[in-house]
Parts: sequence; C-alpha cells; structure tokens
Amino acid sequence: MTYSAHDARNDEPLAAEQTLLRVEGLKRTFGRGSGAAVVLQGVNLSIARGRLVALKGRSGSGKTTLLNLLGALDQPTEGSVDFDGVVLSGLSDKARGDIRRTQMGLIFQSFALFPLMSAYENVEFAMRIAGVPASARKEAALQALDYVGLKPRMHHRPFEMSGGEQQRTAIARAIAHKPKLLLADEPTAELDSRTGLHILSVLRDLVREEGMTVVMTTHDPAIMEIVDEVYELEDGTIVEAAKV
Ligand SMILES: Nc1ncnc2c1ncn2[C@@H]1O[C@H](COP(=O)(O)OP(=O)(O)OP(=O)(O)O)[C@@H](O)[C@H]1O
Repeated sequence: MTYSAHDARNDEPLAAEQTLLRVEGLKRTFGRGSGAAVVLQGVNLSIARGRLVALKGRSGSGKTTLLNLLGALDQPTEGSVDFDGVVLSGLSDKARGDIRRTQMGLIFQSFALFPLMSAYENVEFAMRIAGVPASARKEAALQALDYVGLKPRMHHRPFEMSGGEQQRTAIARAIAHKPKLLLADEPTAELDSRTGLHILSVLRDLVREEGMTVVMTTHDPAIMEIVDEVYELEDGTIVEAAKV
C-alpha cells in the first residue's frame, strides 16, 4: 500500500505532475548476514509539491535513515526513491550529488555552519557549491537572509549568534538556491519553544509563499500543529499517515 495523506484526504491518487517524491518498496539494512539490521522495510509514500510534511516516531524508528534516502545521501538496499520524475538510485554518484546540490536544501546537524565564515559567507559559499553563477549569488544570499530575518546580523559568525539565529542561517543557506525540496532533521531540537516556533513559522511560510516542499523529522509536538501531513514510523515501517 502506498501511503499518501494527500490521497487519503481527497480519495484520489496524486497526478504524476503533482508528485515530487514517490517512494516504493524501500528497504535499508545495515551490516550483512545474521548480524544485519533491517532499519527500513516496505516503505511506500507519495508526497505532493507544496506540502509541509513531518516524519515522526520513536528514537531508532528509522526517520533519519529515511530522510537520508530522500535526500540522496544514502542508497536503498531495495526499492526506489523517485524525485521529480527521476529514480535517484538509477543515477551515478555524481548525478545524484548534482541533484542534491542544485534541487534540494538540507538542514542536518551533520552539515554544520562553517565557524570562520559569517552568516552571509556561509550562504554565499553554499550557492557556489550549488553552481549558482557569481553574478546571482549576492542578491540571492541577501534575499534568503532577509527572508529568515537575519539581514541585520549577516556579518556575524556562528559563535556570535544565538541557537535560533544559527538555525535561521542554516535555513537561509538551504533555501538560497531555491530548491524544490527542503529536508530538515529535527530542525527545532536544540531550541527553546519560542525560538522553535519562529523556525516553524519560517518553514510554514516557505511552503505557503514559495511553494517549496518541506519534509522534516521531529519529536516536537509543536510541529504537528503546523504541518499538512504526518507519517508515523514504527520499527522501520510507516504505520500511520494523516492529514493534520
Ligand atoms: N550507518 C548505520 N549503521 C548501522 N546501523 C545504523 C546506521 N544508521 C542507522 N542505524 C540504525 O538504524 C536505526 C534507525 O536509526 P535512525 O537514525 O534512522 O532513527 P531515528 O528514528 O532517526 O532516531 P532518532 O529519533 O533517535 O534520531 C537505529 O537502530 C540505528 O542504530
């Protein structure tokens, strides 16, 4: 069964052009033989463009593993992830990397901000990596920093900013090249509730105003208040899909 909270609401399958992500029969194991751990199994889902989606579930249920597969950071053991009509596992490492850099934005703890660069430089550098031409980078960086309300502090380095400001810098860095998909791993985990709500409103606006698709993992009940769809994982399988 393919889970799609969007389908469940409308009782109609998603049209191909509405679908940004289609996951079929996804399985991921780590290790081999009798010691192999099955971390994801039989995951099917379909996510439409312009949706704000949460993946929830207990610690160890497989949320980050699934997010890594959606973001082409990892390869499935079986099954496929189709991103905007392209099956990611059918591509070379280079082609997958190109799609990730140019069409996706990632907010992951493992992609920390560069400590010696200012907020502006962090955002500008990410666009260089994404292949945005030099002539367009300055304006796009300023626009992204303005979007998250950080323009006044854009010359500060991460250690001179609060946790919320650092997270907003990470969002600006992830969205400056206008990706189709934004993936965020526990984006409010390290923040107090007020700052976390501010971050969530920025993500909400990106979906509403810019038509971006956002998929994030979370333990945060506040996230459930603002998302369009929630998928719950249990032991590597989706057990519930809901329109909130
Ligand atoms: N590279 C790896 N090698 C071996 N096991 C792994 C690897 N990555 C993840 N796992 C295992 O897969 C399971 C799911 O991990 P995952 O990080 O996806 O869970 P999660 O739902 O994101 O948890 P949390 O909420 O704590 O971040 C865990 O048991 C973890 O130990």
